[in-house]
Order: sequence, then structure tokens, then C-alpha cells
Amino acid sequence: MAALEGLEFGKSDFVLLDEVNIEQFMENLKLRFEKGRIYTFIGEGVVSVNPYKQMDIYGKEDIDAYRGRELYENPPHLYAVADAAYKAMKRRAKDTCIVVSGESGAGKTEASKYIMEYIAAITNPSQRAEVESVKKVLLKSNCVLEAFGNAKTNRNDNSSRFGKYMAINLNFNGDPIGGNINNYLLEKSRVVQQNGGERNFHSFYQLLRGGSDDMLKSLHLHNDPANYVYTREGAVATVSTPPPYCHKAVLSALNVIGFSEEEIHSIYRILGTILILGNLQFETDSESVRVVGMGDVSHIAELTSTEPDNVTKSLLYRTVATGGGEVIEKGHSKKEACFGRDAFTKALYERLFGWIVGRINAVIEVKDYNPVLHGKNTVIGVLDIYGFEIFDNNSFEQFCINYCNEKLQQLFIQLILCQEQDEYQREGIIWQHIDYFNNQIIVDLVEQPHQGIISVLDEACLSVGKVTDTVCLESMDAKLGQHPHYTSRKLTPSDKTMEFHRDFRIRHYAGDVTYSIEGFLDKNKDPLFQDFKRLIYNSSNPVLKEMWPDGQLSITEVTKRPLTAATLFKNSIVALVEKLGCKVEWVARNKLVLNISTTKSIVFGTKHSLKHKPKVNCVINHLMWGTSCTFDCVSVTITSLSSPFPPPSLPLSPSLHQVWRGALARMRCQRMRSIFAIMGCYKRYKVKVHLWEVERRFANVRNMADYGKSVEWPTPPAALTQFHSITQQLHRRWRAWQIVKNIPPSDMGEVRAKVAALGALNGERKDWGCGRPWERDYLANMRDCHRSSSNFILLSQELRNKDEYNQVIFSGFCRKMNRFNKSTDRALLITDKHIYKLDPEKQFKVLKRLPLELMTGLSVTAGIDQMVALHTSSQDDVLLYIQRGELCPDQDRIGELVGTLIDHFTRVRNTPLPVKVCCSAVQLHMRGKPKSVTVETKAGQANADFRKSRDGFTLLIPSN
Ligand SMILES: Nc1ncnc2c1ncn2[C@@H]1O[C@H](COP(=O)(O)OP(=O)(O)OP(=O)(O)O)[C@@H](O)[C@H]1O
Repeated sequence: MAALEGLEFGKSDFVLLDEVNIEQFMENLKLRFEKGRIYTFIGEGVVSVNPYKQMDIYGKEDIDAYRGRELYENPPHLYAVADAAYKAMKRRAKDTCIVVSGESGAGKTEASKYIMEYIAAITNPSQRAEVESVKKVLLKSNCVLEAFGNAKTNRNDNSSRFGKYMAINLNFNGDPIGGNINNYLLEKSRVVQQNGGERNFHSFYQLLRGGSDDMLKSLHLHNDPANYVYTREGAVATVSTPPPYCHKAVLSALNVIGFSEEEIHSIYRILGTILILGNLQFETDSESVRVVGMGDVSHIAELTSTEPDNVTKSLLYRTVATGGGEVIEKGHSKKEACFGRDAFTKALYERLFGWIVGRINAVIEVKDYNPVLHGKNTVIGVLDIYGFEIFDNNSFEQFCINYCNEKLQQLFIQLILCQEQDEYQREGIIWQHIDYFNNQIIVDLVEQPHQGIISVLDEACLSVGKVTDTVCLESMDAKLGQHPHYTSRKLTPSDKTMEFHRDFRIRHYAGDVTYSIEGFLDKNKDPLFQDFKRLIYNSSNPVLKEMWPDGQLSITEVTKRPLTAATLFKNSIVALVEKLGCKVEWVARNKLVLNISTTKSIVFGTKHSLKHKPKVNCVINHLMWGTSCTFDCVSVTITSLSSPFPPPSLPLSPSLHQVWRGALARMRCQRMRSIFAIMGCYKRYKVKVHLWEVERRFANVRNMADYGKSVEWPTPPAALTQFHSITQQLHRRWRAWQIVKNIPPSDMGEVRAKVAALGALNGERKDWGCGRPWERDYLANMRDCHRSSSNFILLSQELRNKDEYNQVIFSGFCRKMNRFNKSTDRALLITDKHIYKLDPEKQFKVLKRLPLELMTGLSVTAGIDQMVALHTSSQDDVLLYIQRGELCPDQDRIGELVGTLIDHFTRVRNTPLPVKVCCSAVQLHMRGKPKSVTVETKAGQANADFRKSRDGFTLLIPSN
């Protein structure tokens, strides 16, 4: 287990801060970061600072250290969160989601990958091949997704330009059996245009710089990105900072995932097509627009497996349906042609990306899973929330990204809040805060029908007249002027940070973002003519055809206006939110009752931009009050203080909820610990008090006449119950010993007999003669009794009449016997150690053993000082053990007794007995009817005689 951190590393959990304010928060974060600790807990979440260097904290030992541990057992780490989520999913068999949030470059994608790797590492201990292959595909898919969905931006060399929700399906064992990737909002505009210093998607540079000569030759491409308009901007940067994966690695990942050669080739054909499309130029002659040089057209036709004429046509004309149902071809203007080409290019890439994700999904989807046979399958999801982007110039792309973030943040907050709702109510916190936490107001500002920004944009795009961006901005000002989260220069003329007729500002929860309206309408329209769709649908390449199924529609069938880009964004986000929140039941006004889906953990990313300047741009927006704050190595500055909008008060922050939740958990834990500590102290105190009391009461027992018999024991505490009974027993023994040690040895036999009798009586007879000396001549009538066809019980019954003492003994004995022998008309042999019931059917079967004391007592009281034992080793053998007692040296009496027994057995069994008789050191062996007896004495073997008496045999044991 990784060692827990000392205090020199700061607070490992933000909820342990003495005060929850931004200064303390940042100070702690900075201290920890300087000490090399990039992770800090915040309740059940983890705040991470991007170290921008390889850390030695993701090895196998680290994984082992966190596997199966509780969240706070180890120092903060992504693995702790991942393990907690995995455990929660396993324990409750409920779907769980890990949300990763933060600004661009904060390390979200890396965090998601580490989480996935951790889950892969801790699952499938039995190394089942099919599970391993699912894990492999899931991990390899990252490489492919990054190649086609990531690009170098000014903030991050490997920035994900799409949002991602990766779900892993786990079987009832918790092993991955499949998965699903939901991608959303690919920044396709990057294909045709990049900001200064930024690059197109990695895939282009990987192909051009790393593609094999053969491949480039087959695609007729040059290996220099500077040759292509769409990659020219990033051509230089590619050399200095190559994409994270090389072309070979991507090819290998595609192969591992299961893409066929044809599919892989088609992917690169599409990339080639895009590059060539970018180089296409249009020129205008007197009337119409033409493509400059037809070489590029043929090249495109070849790469797309289409006809060059059709390529040209779709680039220069568009088919329109007239009102009368007629179909005509309308030539483009040059601008329209460029516009159409760019839209086509973007769509080609977007569909390619969507298709790749779809193919991966098809490979990893759970197949043939029968819940009845295989048990419930659960999902653990990793949601890489789109990071807020705030640039100097923010355009339509940032608007969409930030809206998307706002929307997902909203869902995330709702999930967290409703998950904890019950807990809060239990804690007595008034739940109305949920309304304040809600950033629905901003979501509404963007997406509300008829009123929201998207609606205004769409309206402007659909207007027939010439609606410019500026007109659209005016319309937004008119409709949203009163909205507390919207402003523009026209609405706040004194704010010179915005331009008139160009800028509007949205007060997001992450901060204020000023957007330039320029280009909004064009980017929102994003018209993709049906002609392009049809062109690719008619391709002879089946892979391409598959990507454009809507191309089969003729223009007359395409009745609907194409959806605008903003609306498509909105729809994809709404679909994602529905997917994530499908297990959440909504009740009145945004309040939720969480049903199944559990948002387990949050990884908030913060970025440490060491490379560029010694300051950390730390977006605490999700953590604190929605603001971006900056600190350098020595000082902490909250830039939001200069913000025109005051920060919302603390309770408004969704993340304070997290902090609060963590604090509550801590408090509860502390309370429980205190309770246990108090309980422990109290228990120890009770024990001590009891022992003191016992000591006090029994201090003088040695000198008491009854040795403390009359002393009352104090009632013990529950913890001492066993100890108490042992102590009592010890005391009793000690008392008994104190008494017994004074009894003369000559009386001991009688005492023993009385003790045995006492046990046999079991307290049921008051007067049993224990005060009187006991006589021992009780076998006087032995002869009578053994003649009886009955048994020793009868014998004893006879004896009972003679002496009260015998009566006592045998009544106790008979009572015991009668428990298993209702009838007394059975033969019972009483010995020193055993009582045998002579069962007529099963012949001498031993039924029950009585305590030695009782038997001793019985044999003594019966006058049989010799202890007689009968033992059957098999159906045929009967062993008689006779031990000569010191009290009865009369040999005749022993002989009589054994003879009686042998007679009795013979009669019962009605056959001569194989009998072995042991008389202490004397051994007697008889087979069948006793003829001779071998007696083994200390002196050696000797013959013993049976004397045939009137009624049977008498055994004569020679005295030694
Ligand atoms: N835990 C880490 N250890 C070392 N380097 C890291 C770590 N996390 C991130 N980085 C570095 O930071 C870079 C950016 O991280 P990442 O791509 O994960 O950011 P992001 O939040 O996903 O950004 P975007 O939203 O732009 O995709 C990575 O390429 C890597 O170099």
C-alpha cells in the first residue's frame, strides 16, 4: 500500500481545509504541487494539476496499492477514484459514471486513459481470452480516436477536438465484456481552417509525414503537409512537435481493433480526398464558375471511386426542386462553390470519424449476452466533459463547445445533487439550494425555443432576405437584453472590452466569454448540398457508400431543410444527456430523484502551464464559484475579482456541494469514531469497576466459615460474562478443595459415593441420608437377584427396599435410565464407567454412558467394590473387566458376580458366549461354553476354574 502522506504535503483532501475559500484552496494546491503531489481529494472526487512531465505514479505497484482499497486508505490518486467507482458498481450492481472535467489542456484525456488502464488492469484476473481482447480493443481505440479526433491547439499539443463518453460493459464478475463510445461535437471546422499556430487533426500529418511511400504513392500524395492548403498552417509545427502517435502505431491499432485492409485503405483515401479538395481552386469566366485544372478533380474521383464528371458537377452545381416539382441544376457562384466544397470536406471528415467510432463500437459491443444465463451486466462510464474554451477571439466553435460543457455540467450537477438529496435531507439541510446550483438558466439562454440564442441564429439562417451577422446580433439583443447572463456592447455601452455590432458576452458558470458574431451565420448554416451526398453514395467503394446512406435520396425526396450546425450540436448533446440521464427520473422543476445511474466521482482538471510561463492557470470554475483564477509561484491572484459580474455566492457553486458533501462525510466519520472511542472507554471503565467490586467482596473469603459461599457476586458487564462464570467455577473449586482437603482419606470413598449420589439425585430428593455414614453390605441378596429373569434394575429395586441409601442411589439412577429405557424389564449392567442396556435385539449394545462418579458411587453402594465393565467389541465377543477393589478382598463374591453376569448373558443370547474376562492383572479367556479359564496374574499365567453351580457358573479366581 502506498504510504499515506504527511502534513508537509498539505491537506490531502480539500474538505480538510480549515476554511473553504479560494486562497486556502489555491495555497494547498500549490503546496502539494510543489511537493510533487498532483492529486488532491475533494470529498469523493480528485482535483488534478497537470504536471506536464512523466510521473512515476502509474506503475503496476501503484495499481496494486489501490486495488480494492477504500478511497482514503491511500494518498489521492485517480486510481483511488477509479477503484471506488468500480467497487461501487460491483457492490451495488449499478451503472456508474466517472466524470472528467476541466479546461482544455488540464489533462482530462490523460486522466481518462489512466482510469481505463486501471480498470483494465484490475479486471479479468483469470485472463480469459475474450475479456482480454475486449480490453485490448478498448485501450487501442484511444490511439485511433486521438489520431482522428485530436489536434494541436495553442493550449494543448494533443487537444481532443471532440467529446467522449466511453462506457465499459462489465459482466456479473466485474470483467469487461464490451463497451461503447459515444462521441459528440467533433470540431470539424478545423479540417478547413485552423487558428494561427494550430494544426489540423493529427491523422493528416501522421499520413503525410509517417505514411509509407507505397501508401502515399497509391494515394498520389506528397509527404510534405506544406503542399496542402488544409495542412499548410501546421506543417512547420508538425516537425517540431510530432503527433503523439506515429502512423504505424495507428495502423497497428486499426488492425488490432479489426479494421479490414480495404477499410483502412478507404480511410486514407478519404484523408487524401480532403487534402486534394483543399487545393482545389475555382475561377470565374464571363458566366460560370470552373475548377482550375482538372487534375485535382480526377484525383478526387479516383480516391472516392466516383466519376470525374460527377465530381465536377457536384462542385459547381446544385440540384434544386422548383415549386412545380421540376428538378433543375443551378450553377454556383465562386463563393458558393468554395463554401460548398468546404462544407463537403468537413462533412467527409465528420462522417469518417463517426464511421470509425461506429466500427469500433461494432467490434466491442456486447454480443450474445443473455442476462438470464450470464447475470446482470453493468456499465462503468468515463465522461470526458468538454473543457471550456476562452480565447482572445471566441467564435461559433467556442460558443458550441461552451454550451455543450454547460449542458453536460448541468446534467452532472443534477446527478450529484439528486444522488445526495436524501443524504442532505437526513442531515437536515434544506434542499431548496438545488435551485441555486442549477445552471439551467444558461442552458435555457442558449437552447430555449423561440427565445434562445440557437433559435435566433436558426431564424436568421432561414430568413429569405439578406440577414447579416450584425442583424442577427441585434435580434439577440432585442430578445435577450433582459437576460441576466447575456450582454453586448449595445446593452452596456460603457464596456469597452466589447465591440459595437460585433461582440456579445455570455456569463457562463466558468466565466464570462465574449463571442464575436462574425461568421456565426455561415458556420451555423453549414449547407451540405444533396449533390455531394449523392456523389459519395454512388461511389463504387462500399466503405464510402456506407458512410453516406442519405445520398440515395433524390432532391425531390429531400423535403426538409437541413438542420443547422448549432441545432445538430444541440441535438447530439441532448441525445447524450438523455443517454447519460436515462436512468434519472425527473420530477417537478428540475428536481431529481436518482434512480439508478450513480455519478461516482469527479476528476477536476487544472492546468499547470509550466512550459510557457511560471504561472498556473487554474480553472476552479467547477470547483469554486465559477471563475478562472491565476497564481504564480509566490502569489495567488483571483482574476475574477476584476470581472464585471460579481461571483455568485458560495452556495451557488456546484462543487461546493462536493466540498460540503465531503465535509459531511468527514463529520459523520469523526462522530462515529468519537462514539466508538467513548464506548470503548466506558466498557473499560465498567470492567474495572466490576473487578474492583469482586476484589472488595471476596478479599476476606479465606477467613470466612463458608469460604465465601454466602458472598453475593456482583452482576458482571456483558463483556465479562464468560470470565464471570469461569471465576465462579474457580471459586467453587477452591472452596471444595478447602473442604475436601480436611477429610481423612478413610472417609473419602464415602464422600465420593455421596457426591455421586448427589449428582444422580439432581436435587430432587431432600432427605437422602447424606448426613449418615453409609453401609456397604448391599450384595447380600445378590443371588436372588441374578436368578431373576430380569436384570440389575430389579436387583436394585430389591435393594432399594432395604436401605434408604440404596433407594436414593437407585432412584436417581433409574430416573436417568428411564429416559432412554421406558421399561425396566430390560437387562442393564452397571459398571464403574458405563451402563449397558442389554438390548434383546441388538445384544449388549451400549446405549449410554454415565459419569464416572455416578458409577463409582453405584458400584460402591451396590457393594461391588470391584468395578465391573462390560464391553462388546463385536456381536459375538463379550469382554468382562473385573477390577478388584481394595474394599472387597472376598474372591467368592467376585466369582459370584461374574458368574451371574455370564449366566445372564448366556440366557439372554441363548447361546454359549465367547467371553474374555479381565480381572485386573488376571486375564480369563473363554470361548463358547466356558471350559477353561486362563488367568493371568502378576506372577504369570494360571488356570482358573469355573465351578458349575446350581444355577450356573462360578468363576474361581486364584488369589495371588
Ligand atoms: N498525469 C499527467 N502526467 C503527465 N503529463 C500529463 C498528465 N496529464 C496531462 N499531461 C500532459 O498534458 C497534455 C494535455 O493533457 P490532455 O490532452 O489530457 O488535456 P485535456 O484536458 O484532455 O485537453 P483538451 O480538452 O484540450 O483535450 C498531455 O498531452 C500530456 O503531455
